[in-house]
Amino acid sequence: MSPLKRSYVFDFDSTLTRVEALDVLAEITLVNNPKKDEIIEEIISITNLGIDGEISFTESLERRIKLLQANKADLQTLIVQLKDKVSHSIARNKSFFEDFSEDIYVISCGFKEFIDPIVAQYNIPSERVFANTFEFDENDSIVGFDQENVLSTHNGKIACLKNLNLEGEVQVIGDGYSDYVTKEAGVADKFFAYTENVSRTKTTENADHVVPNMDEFLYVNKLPRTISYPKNRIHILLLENVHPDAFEKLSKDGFTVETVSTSLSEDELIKKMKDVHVLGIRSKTQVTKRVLDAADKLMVVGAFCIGTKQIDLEACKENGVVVFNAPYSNTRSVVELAIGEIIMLMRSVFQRSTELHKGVWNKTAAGSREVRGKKLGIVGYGNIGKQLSVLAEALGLDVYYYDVEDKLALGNATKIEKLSDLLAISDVITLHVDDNAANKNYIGADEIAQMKDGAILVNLSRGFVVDIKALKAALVSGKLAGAAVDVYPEEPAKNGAFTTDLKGLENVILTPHVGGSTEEAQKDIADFVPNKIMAYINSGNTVDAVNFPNIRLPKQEKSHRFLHIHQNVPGVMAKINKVLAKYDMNITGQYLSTDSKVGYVITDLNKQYNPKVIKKLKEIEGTIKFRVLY
Ligand SMILES: NC(=O)C1=CN([C@@H]2O[C@H](COP(=O)(O)OP(=O)(O)OC[C@H]3O[C@@H](n4cnc5c(N)ncnc54)[C@H](O)[C@@H]3O)[C@@H](O)[C@H]2O)C=CC1
Ligand SMILES: O=C(O)CCC(=O)C(=O)O
Repeated sequence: MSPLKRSYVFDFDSTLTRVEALDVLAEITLVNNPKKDEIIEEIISITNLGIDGEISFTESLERRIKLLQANKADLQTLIVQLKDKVSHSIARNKSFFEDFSEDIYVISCGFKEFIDPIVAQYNIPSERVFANTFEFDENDSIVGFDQENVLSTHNGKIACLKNLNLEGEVQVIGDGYSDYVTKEAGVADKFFAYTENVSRTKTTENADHVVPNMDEFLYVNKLPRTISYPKNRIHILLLENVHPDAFEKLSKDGFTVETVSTSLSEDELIKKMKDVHVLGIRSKTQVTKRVLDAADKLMVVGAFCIGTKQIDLEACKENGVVVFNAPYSNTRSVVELAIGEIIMLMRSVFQRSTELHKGVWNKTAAGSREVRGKKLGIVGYGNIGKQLSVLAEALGLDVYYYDVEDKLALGNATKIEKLSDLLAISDVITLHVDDNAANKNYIGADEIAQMKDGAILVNLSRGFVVDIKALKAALVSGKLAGAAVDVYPEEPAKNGAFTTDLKGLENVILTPHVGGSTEEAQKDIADFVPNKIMAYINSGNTVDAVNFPNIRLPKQEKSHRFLHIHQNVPGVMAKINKVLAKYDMNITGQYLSTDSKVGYVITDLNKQYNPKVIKKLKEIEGTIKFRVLY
């Protein structure tokens, strides 16, 4: 059976290019005009009125040309600029325009003078470009256009397509209403609303397909393309008010991104997960086994924070879901808050401030101490603990620390072998242990009893680390002089009502888990985690994954890449290679990384392959996930 003959008819402005050419021309010709902005705004609004069919196209063209005041030389400048403004996914799929050259047409209400040279780079010859032409006066100024050309008239594209009488299925791809009407008039078989650069409701609501880029167009038509699976089909769900930069970055890379400002309950999340490929969370959302089992398509969880205790990492691994976090982005923010709180508590600033707010002047030095020369006991000498150690020392504190692991002392800090010894000597104890479940109630009544009378406790790690009842008792009895608490055993999913047993106690600073909530930290996280997500989705890299064999892959050069995640049981690798050998795959590189549970093998191939190989690879016993990257 011979393949279906098709003709592909592309619009030019805002489809093949990212811009409306006449708007760019206006920028060029009006560069020194004091009324430039006003005129450009007028031109854009006239362009849109024409595109949306609100005024006749001829009128729109006449009015714009008058305002443009352009000449032949300006067109040369325009062409140079337009060459850089080809739509990204069009440029990415240049080979389609080469391979299907015979079947591709451009029908535009723009002008051949600038369209021809741009599309010539994509193998589209002038004779398959249908567009208007300018009229020039003796000084080469543009004074009008060929009024005989059907494309200068209302519904000109319909007339043009009728005249062409193209063979086979006629597909029109464009962003404007004038493109859609070709389908309505029966001269096109299918209309694809192209929204990579602009999305117009009047166009999209009537389209056979809305295609956000050329990848999707080629995918829908099962045509060869540079990206195996269009990124717009990859759905990313970002919860918990993740910084908007993450949305920007991931959307710009072509993914479909949805944001929700709060965390979701397990049941709410389960309902959503069916179509989610990438989930972004912060510390509140619980990614349980139930959630994961309902998430067939899930490939990645991005924790936009340090802690990953809220995620069932083992279940993720068993389901082939790679987890990334941001291990350093908010470290400094936590440290600065800890320092600030230690000073505030030592000076009883919150009591003095509360009194004054109530109208009481209480100028006193009682219970107000400098931090200089005091002993700071850091529990957990990891990223945060260490940085705090350095800054605290600079403030004149004597730093001591205790860690379950052997950690190198920074500066003049002193390592203490036993927690009890650290508790006994410190004026301030600050907790920076990790979110390991074994740390539940790590600091309880016994530990507090070992602390100095009048000492201060700071917890910016995890709520479950401190027994809140024991802490309250110690604060009420005066055993402890103050506390700063940022994290709680139970925290609400969203902003609103909240209470804790510590509410109302004097010299207790309560903050709503904001240790890492600074603009700098959130911005940095919104850069770091999306980069990791994109590196995995786009090329298979798992560097810095917290639950998965880490592998840094070489750049994929003109090859297909098979990514195979499997249970790490004997024989799987051999079976994979047997299948690859059977189908005569020309392997250019193979990379394997394993841990005790999973194996991750990446195979690069340098030629077309028999699609049956994919089915066979997926069928290998022990396969967890498999995907192909072009
Ligand atoms: N309040 C907030 O907004 C934020 C809280 N955090 C929390 O801060 C904590 C520390 O973060 P990082 O320093 O980045 O982690 P890290 O993993 O670099 O350091 C944790 C350190 O604690 C040690 N440790 C674990 N259990 C211990 C124990 N029982 N006794 C003594 N040492 C113990 C570990 O050996 C490690 O050196 C984490 O729980 C994290 O989730 C992190 C960022 C923001
Ligand atoms: O800011 C957040 O969402 C959580 C901060 C935190 O606790 C972490 O990074 O582990």
